[in-house]
Amino acid sequence: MKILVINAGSSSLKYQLYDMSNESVLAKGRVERIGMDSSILVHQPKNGEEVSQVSEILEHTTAIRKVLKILTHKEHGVIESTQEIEAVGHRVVHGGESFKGSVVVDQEVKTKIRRLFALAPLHNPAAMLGIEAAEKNMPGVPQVVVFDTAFHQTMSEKAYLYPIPKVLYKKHHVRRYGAHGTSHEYVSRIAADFLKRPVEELKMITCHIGNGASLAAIQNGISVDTSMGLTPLEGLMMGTRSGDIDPAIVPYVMNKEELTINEVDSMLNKHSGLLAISGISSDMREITEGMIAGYPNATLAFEMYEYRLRKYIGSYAAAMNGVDVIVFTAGVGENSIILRERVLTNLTYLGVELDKEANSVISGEPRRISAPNSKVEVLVVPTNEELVIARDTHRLVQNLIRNV
Ligand SMILES: Nc1ncnc2c1ncn2[C@@H]1O[C@H](COP(=O)(O)OP(=O)(O)O)[C@@H](O)[C@H]1O
Ligand SMILES: CC(=O)OP(=O)(O)O
Ligand SMILES: [Mg+2]
Repeated sequence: MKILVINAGSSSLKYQLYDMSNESVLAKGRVERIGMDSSILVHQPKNGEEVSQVSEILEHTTAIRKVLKILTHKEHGVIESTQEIEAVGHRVVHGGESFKGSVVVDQEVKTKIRRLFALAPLHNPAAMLGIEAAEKNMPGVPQVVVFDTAFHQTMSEKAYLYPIPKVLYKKHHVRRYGAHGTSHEYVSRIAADFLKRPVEELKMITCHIGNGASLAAIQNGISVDTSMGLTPLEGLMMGTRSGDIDPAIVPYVMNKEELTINEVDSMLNKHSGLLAISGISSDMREITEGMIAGYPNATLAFEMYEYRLRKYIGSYAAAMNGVDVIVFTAGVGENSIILRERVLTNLTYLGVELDKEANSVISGEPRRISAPNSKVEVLVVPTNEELVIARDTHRLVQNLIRNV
């Protein structure tokens, strides 16, 4: 079965086409700058050259149409016809309490996802655009949604409730949901396999540090706590998101600067984090270059980012009364040697001993970066949210076919 996996962002859309007979990726790519001038589609076929096309792509329906066109292109394509695509799997960040696992899309599922727009304003509306665009371009093809929040539905009340009037939970479902669950679950399983230990016996802290960033405390194989909250704004300092701040800052700043709710929301989600402190970029590569070049605001941004991450690791070690394994994953976690080094050389009190040489290796494979005498195993595990989405889609669509 061939499955198209879509991870739609507000102005981007990443895709991978899987052949599930051997879980191979036939092609992958991304469309960037949707709705802006000169959108770009970058397409990488399995055995071919990367191609990029610049054109006007005003919305997601056109983006998907272009993706399907290039997937079936005579020269760059990997399939004869779009009819070979038997199912589409989508990443949806927020599933609220409605979804504890992946589901096949129907009207009710779409209504529920729409109700959750306000809880993941950067992500859920984009995912819905992706779903609708796929429906338009591939009518009748089953679609599956895989939620970032699902893995964290195992948290206990003491971890997911906020100490605010309980009526807000009852009436408006205000609680911690977390995100990146697909990634936290996947890397925790790969890490346990790598260590040849049952995941149920390990206390793990998984650090998904990408553009969005979150930590999970995983005990007995289930998520017991995670740093993102009601929305993906809480927790770590991120590219453009503030992460934790004193909540009183919100009314204070709204009053002083005469900001509206939307303006303050945009300030915290889009104009904060690394971008705000460095004044240069939300991209960790540029921050690191700025720091090395001696630019003080880049250094400060890096130090705040590292410090906040390290404090969270400490708090999750406290939450579980110990930690056996720390895992780094996602864009920054997998690639930033310097960030991992700074974090880990300051966790010696936990018994962490870094192997600097192993930490400097650049690789796409799971690997150990702690020294043999380290009390805590520290691993880098490349995440693969798309593979998990493809597997869930495959399983659910096969069930669907069986039950027809
Ligand atoms: N070599 C690198 N060093 C430091 N950061 C990197 C490196 N490569 C990628 N990144 C960072 O990874 C982040 C993107 O991570 P990713 O997991 O792809 O995010 P998302 O899925 O949220 O778009 C960017 O901030 C980028 O700077
Ligand atoms: C939930 C979230 O922050 O996702 P991303 O890292 O893809 O922005
Ligand atoms: Mg991501």
